[in-house]
Amino acid sequence: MDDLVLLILCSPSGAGKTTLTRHLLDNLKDFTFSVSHTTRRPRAGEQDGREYHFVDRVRFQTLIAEGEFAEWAEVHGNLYGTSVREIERARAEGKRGIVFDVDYQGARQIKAKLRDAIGVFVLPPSMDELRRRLEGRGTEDAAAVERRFANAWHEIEHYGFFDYLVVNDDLDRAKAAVLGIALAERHRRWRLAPTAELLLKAR
Ligand SMILES: Nc1ncnc2c1ncn2[C@@H]1O[C@H](COP(=O)(O)OP(=O)(O)OP(=O)(O)O)[C@@H](O)[C@H]1O
Ligand SMILES: Nc1nc2c(ncn2[C@@H]2O[C@H](COP(=O)(O)O)[C@@H](O)[C@H]2O)c(=O)[nH]1
Repeated sequence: MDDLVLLILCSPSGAGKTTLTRHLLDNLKDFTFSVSHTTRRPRAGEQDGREYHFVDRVRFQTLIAEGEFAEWAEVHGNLYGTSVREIERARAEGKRGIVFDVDYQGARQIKAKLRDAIGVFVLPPSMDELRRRLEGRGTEDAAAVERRFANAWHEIEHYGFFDYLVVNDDLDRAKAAVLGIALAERHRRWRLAPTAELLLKAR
């Protein structure tokens, strides 16, 4: 049993997992974000080491060869990977939870390695709304939006693999749902059993 809550957030691009992750991390200070590596170019406002570790393909391939990744995948034409060091960092910092913002391929690999990981799949309320959000974000050109939108069907096909589904329609409700899931997982009996046992020892 893993003391650390391993929370995977997955969704088609633009459904809102970054927005929901930020809210979760603002509210649960003992959770941390797993900063992935990517070959994607930084968006305006993104900082190396905060949103991602931005690397080129050669460096990424070297990291794969060196066994640095707990999982990695090609998503929308770029490489993305979760470093094992991120999980080690969370443990070393005494965090109680870590959030992985990964695609379904990454989710599958994390679950295969870390059996206690919990998967949350975020659904858009409709495909029209998903397209509006992707276009409205303004971070990708038209071709990249099309590519991400086309991949959305394939992502959604994998919803059955996840433990929880959250429909991100009303943002406040979706935020509360994701926070609620993280809190519930943090309060699993086996995670808090040592506290109960300590109390019993004082009898
Ligand atoms: N419930 C919501 N209602 C309306 N707009 C929303 C809602 N949730 C998120 N958005 C907006 O939709 C856009 C996409 O959200 P976000 O970047 O969080 O998606 P994402 O799933 O992380 O995408 P990607 O996988 O591409 O990183 C953003 O502009 C965000 O502000
Ligand atoms: N398998 C992994 N997927 C990842 C990782 N980090 C992010 N992602 C996923 O990529 C897409 C696109 O992200 P964007 O920031 O370019 O919009 C999205 O589905 C992310 O969840 C990772 O380490 N591994």
